[in-house]
Amino acid sequence: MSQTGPDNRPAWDEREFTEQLMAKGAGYHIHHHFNVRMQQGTLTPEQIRGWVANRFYYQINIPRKDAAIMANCPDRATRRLWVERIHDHDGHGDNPGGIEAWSRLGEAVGIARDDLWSLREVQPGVRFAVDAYVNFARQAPWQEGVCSSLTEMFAPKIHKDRLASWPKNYPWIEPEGLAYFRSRISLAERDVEHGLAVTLAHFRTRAQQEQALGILQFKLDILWAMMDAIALAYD
Ligand SMILES: O=C(O)c1cc(C(=O)O)c2c(n1)C(=O)C(=O)c1cc(C(=O)O)[nH]c1-2
Repeated sequence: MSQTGPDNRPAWDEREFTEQLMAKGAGYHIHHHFNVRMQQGTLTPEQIRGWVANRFYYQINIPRKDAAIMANCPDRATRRLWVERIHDHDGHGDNPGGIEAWSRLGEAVGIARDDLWSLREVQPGVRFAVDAYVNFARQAPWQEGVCSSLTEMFAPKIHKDRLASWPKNYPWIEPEGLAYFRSRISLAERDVEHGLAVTLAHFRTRAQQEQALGILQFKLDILWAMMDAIALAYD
C-alpha cells in the first residue's frame, strides 16, 4: 500500500525513492571546479596541501558526528552497526583508523604532522560547514542524521578517481599516502547499505521522502561550501 501525506501525493516506492536520492549526485562536490581541477592534475602542491589540511577538519569531526547520532538513537541494533563508523575513523584494536590514515596522507603531500593537527590552515568557511554537520546530527532525530550521511553513496567514485589519477598527475605524492582512499571504498559501500535501509524505512510518506531529499541537499551543500572555501583560499 502506497502511503500518502496530508497533500495526498502518493509516496514513491522504494525503487523510485532510491532513484530520487541517487539523482542528488548531480550536486556532489565531485563536480565542484576545484575538485575537477584536482582530478585533471592541474593543482599545485600548495593547493593540494590546502585541500588535505582543510579536509582534515572534516575527518576529525566525522566520529563526533557519528557519536551524536548514536547518542540520539535508542535502538541497540542500530547502535551496534553505527559504532563501527567511529571505530573506522578513530581506530580500534590493531586498526589505526581513518584519521591516522589521513595524517599519513598529509605527510605524503608534505604537511608535517604537527602542522596538520594544529588546524591552523582550516578556513573559517570549512569550520562553519563541518560544525553545521556535527550540530545537525546533535539536534535532529537520529534517522535524519543517518539520512545526512548518504552523500557516501557518491563517495566510492571520487575515491576511485583519485586512486586512478593521482599517481600519474601528482607523482611527487608518496603513493602510500593514498591508502585512505582505498580503504574507504568498501567501507562507504557498507555504510550506504545500512544508511539507505534506515532511510527507506523511516521516510515513508511523500512529504517525508521529500524531507529526506532536503536533508541530503543540506549535506551536499556542506561539502560544496567546504570546497568553495578551499577554492577561495588557495586559488
Ligand atoms: O573524499 C570525499 O569526497 C568524501 C566525501 C564524503 C561524503 O560524501 O560525505 C565522505 C568521505 N569522503 C569519507 O571519507 C568518509 O569517511 C565519510 C563519512 C561520511 C559521513 O557523512 O558520515 N562522509 C564521508
